Amino acid sequence: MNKENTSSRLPVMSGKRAHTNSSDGEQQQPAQKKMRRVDAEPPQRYRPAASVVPPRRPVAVKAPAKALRPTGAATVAVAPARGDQRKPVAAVAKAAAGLGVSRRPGWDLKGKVSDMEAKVQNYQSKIKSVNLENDHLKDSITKAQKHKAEIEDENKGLKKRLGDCEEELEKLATVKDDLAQTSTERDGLKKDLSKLSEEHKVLEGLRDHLESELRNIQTQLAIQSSTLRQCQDSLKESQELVRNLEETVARQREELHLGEMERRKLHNTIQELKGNIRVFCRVRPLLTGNQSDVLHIQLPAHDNKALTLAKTEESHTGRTADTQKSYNFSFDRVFGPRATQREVFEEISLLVQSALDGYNVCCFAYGQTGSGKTFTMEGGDLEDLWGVIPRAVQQIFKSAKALQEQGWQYSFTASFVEIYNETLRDLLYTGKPNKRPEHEIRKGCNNEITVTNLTYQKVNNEDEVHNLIMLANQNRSTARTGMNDHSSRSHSVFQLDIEGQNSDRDTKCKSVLCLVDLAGSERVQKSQSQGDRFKEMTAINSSLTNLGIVIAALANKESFIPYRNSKLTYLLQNCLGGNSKTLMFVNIAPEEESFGESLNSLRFASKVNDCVIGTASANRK
Ligand SMILES: Nc1ncnc2c1ncn2[C@@H]1O[C@H](COP(=O)(O)OP(=O)(O)OP(=O)(O)O)[C@@H](O)[C@H]1O
Repeated sequence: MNKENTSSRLPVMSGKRAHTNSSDGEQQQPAQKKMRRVDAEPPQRYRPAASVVPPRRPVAVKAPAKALRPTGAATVAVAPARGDQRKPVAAVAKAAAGLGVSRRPGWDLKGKVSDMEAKVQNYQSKIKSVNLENDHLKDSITKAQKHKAEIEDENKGLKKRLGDCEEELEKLATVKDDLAQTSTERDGLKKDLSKLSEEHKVLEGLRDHLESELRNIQTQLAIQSSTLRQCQDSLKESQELVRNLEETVARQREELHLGEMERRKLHNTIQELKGNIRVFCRVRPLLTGNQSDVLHIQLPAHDNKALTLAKTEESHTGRTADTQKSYNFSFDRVFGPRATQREVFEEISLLVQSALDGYNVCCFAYGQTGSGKTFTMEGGDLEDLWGVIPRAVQQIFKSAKALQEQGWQYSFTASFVEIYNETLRDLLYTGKPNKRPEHEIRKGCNNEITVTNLTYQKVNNEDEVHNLIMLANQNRSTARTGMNDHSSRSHSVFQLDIEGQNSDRDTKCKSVLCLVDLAGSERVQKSQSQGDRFKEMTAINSSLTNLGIVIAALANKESFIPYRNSKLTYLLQNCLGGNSKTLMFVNIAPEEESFGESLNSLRFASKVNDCVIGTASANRK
């Protein structure tokens, strides 16, 4: 280090050259003077020069390389690289420092001067070199300053650019945030997009499906439109057909109505021809024993209208043979013991039809106790065993329904009354037994017969009537236990008031169907009956006798008909006589001991059968 500091890179004057320059006398003097000072402090004089041109300074200015290369400093810096220029400077320095120069003895002034001159020359050379170097350095400084200015400019530019870049960077940072946000949004949107894509796919699938369905529907629509047109055409045809049919129906209705009226007329004519009062005889089967044991009642196989009662009378004296007595009877119809309820009803169903046609109809069963009156009129619980009343009710409601098609509307009112000892009892009564009201038969101004306080029950169907019949039977059985079974000794009268209206034709009809189970007709010897029994029998006989009288009076067309003689005839007033059709069942018990009663019943029935009552006319308005 010291070596470097002490050695100058400046070119050192060679001794030869010092000699050459020594010819310049003016320059040698100051050189000699200066030599002393050089001797005094030779290293200090070179140090500044070495510090002025630091060997590495130009190299330190590295950036920008482009700007450095052309400067003079580079040239100065390169100087050490030359090498050969350094050697003279070192030699001069050595010389100046007295190195390599042998110390001259005091007397060798010449030598000393020569050394001094060499030193001066060396210094001058150094000065030149320094000046040159200085110029170079100045030039380098200028260039460096210029370069610095350029760099500063450039730096400014760069700073400005840096600012711009920073600004841009800041902006970019915002943009980055935006970008991040955008990226997040994009991710979200991507997800949404993927979802939407899926949905889109689904929707597309749905659309395809719907389109396919639409095509199907359109096809169906086209087919249905075609069908509709066909239907419309056929509807028109049908409407035309319906109009024609309606006209036909109206015409046929008219014809039907006329036919119905004609039928009623003819039906009535037939009934009249058959007789407005008819008598059917019915023989009850034996309840015990063999039917073939019944010998006294003969029913001819070929004639269902005849009956013979036969009896062998023993000779009182025993001298004459027993006499055979026969009693022949003829009625509208005779039913043997094997006749079913259905067969019996078939014969009277035409009469029941007359009731719907507006004719009063009365059907009663006459006969001794136990001869089968109640069985004939009411029958048993099973449908096969149904008697006249339930079958008549069934037929009435069935026919009424059928007649609805011809515009007929019917209403029905039922009542059920019992006559015991000339006292009326309401069999449809549902109040307290001790509060039973009294009843009176009244005749209204329109000749209608009504019973006061009697239950007149509107009925709409068969079942309702059956319920009423059951109620009546209950009432009768209650009376039976309380009053020593008077049912056989009382008349029961079931009455169905029928009102029909054909609003299309403004036609109305009104009639009464009376179905009567009479009290037992057996005659009891006056001597054998006493008290209440005698009173009962008197009442029964009286009413039955009056019934016969009334029928006979009607047959004889008498001016006065004694209806009021008994409650029974008074109640049945409208069902007997000119405006009605009457059917009487005479019931016969097959037991031989009943022969007498049977004979009496048949005689009574024969009298009735002989009657021809008026000409029935329908109650039409
Ligand atoms: N045609 C018949 N076939 C079968 N059984 C019958 C027939 N007629 C009546 N009977 C039976 O004979 C019995 C007496 O008949 P029913 O009660 O009808 O007589 P009735 O004349 O009404 O007697 P009453 O005057 O006492 O009321 C009953 O058990 C009944 O079931």
